[in-house]
Amino acid sequence: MPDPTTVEGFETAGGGPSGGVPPAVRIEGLWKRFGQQIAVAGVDLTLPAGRFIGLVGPNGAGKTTTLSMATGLLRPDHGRVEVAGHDVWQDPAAVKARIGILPEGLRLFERLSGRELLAYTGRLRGLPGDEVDRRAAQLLDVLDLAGAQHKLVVDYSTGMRKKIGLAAALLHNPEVLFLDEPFEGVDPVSAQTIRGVLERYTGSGATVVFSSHVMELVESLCDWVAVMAAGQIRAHGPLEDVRGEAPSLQAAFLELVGANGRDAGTTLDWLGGGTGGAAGGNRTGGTAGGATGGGARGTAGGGR
Ligand SMILES: Nc1ncnc2c1ncn2[C@@H]1O[C@H](COP(=O)(O)OP(=O)(O)OP(=O)(O)O)[C@@H](O)[C@H]1O
Repeated sequence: MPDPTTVEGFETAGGGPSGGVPPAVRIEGLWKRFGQQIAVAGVDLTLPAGRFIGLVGPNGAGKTTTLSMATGLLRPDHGRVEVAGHDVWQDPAAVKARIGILPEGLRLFERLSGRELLAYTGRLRGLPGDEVDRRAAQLLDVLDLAGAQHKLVVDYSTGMRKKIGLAAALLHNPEVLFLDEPFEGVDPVSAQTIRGVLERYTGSGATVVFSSHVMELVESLCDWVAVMAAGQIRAHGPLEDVRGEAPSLQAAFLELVGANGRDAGTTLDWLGGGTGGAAGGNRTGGTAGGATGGGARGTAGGGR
């Protein structure tokens, strides 16, 4: 098993928590509308440098739109974003040099091998060839892709694509790494590997900003979180502060986003798959076991 702690080259990543360092990201008055849909509705948010930051929110909350605007992939209707002290739209080259991005729906050069993709990315980033080779070899090894380095990217699995995308995003040793759902479609072994690489990276003083729906993951990885719903920030700050008195981040999240759970038990009274549900909901409609959602659940054992 490759050891994530053996990756070299991340020691000098700036943006550590020491005094005088600008925040990793400063977002002011950010708005974005798509037709009638307001995706981001006045976001003000300052993300401290040197932290492992989770951006969480329900589907459609505006996380991807916010991250796209923060990284210069999408122009805001209003507002501004600074990354590591540089304005994303006034000074895009300075920002792009300092960030790495693993976007949602990552598009890669499919007809390159993983190794060629990293070589190409490194040269685009202005790194000398031998340094690109050195870093690429280490990243491929640590991310357990060495055996697939000569395979075309088009033949990579979902998890392998995430990993090669992460390697490409890290190659130039950015100050701030933006990851949109980095663990989606990734098996537990690969997830652990990615996690080790990211922990090593933030341990050097760099910043990770990642979006996820998986609260347990955010709770175990992040020391700082922002909760988004309906295009706005509902809470932000150190993990313990956002969690507050709640037993878990998941519980705090549900309270913050006002998810007073729809009652699937009564609404989906036809759904059951097994004999209890099907007989109750659809076929006889009046048996004792299926007369109500609650009854169906309460008597499922007896019906079988
Ligand atoms: N290109 C687009 N055109 C039209 N509407 C869009 C576009 N991109 C996003 N939206 C809408 O903006 C809102 C926010 O979407 P966004 O993808 O930012 O949310 P999200 O929090 O990332 O959601 P998820 O967790 O489901 O990925 C949604 O209502 C979405 O339908």
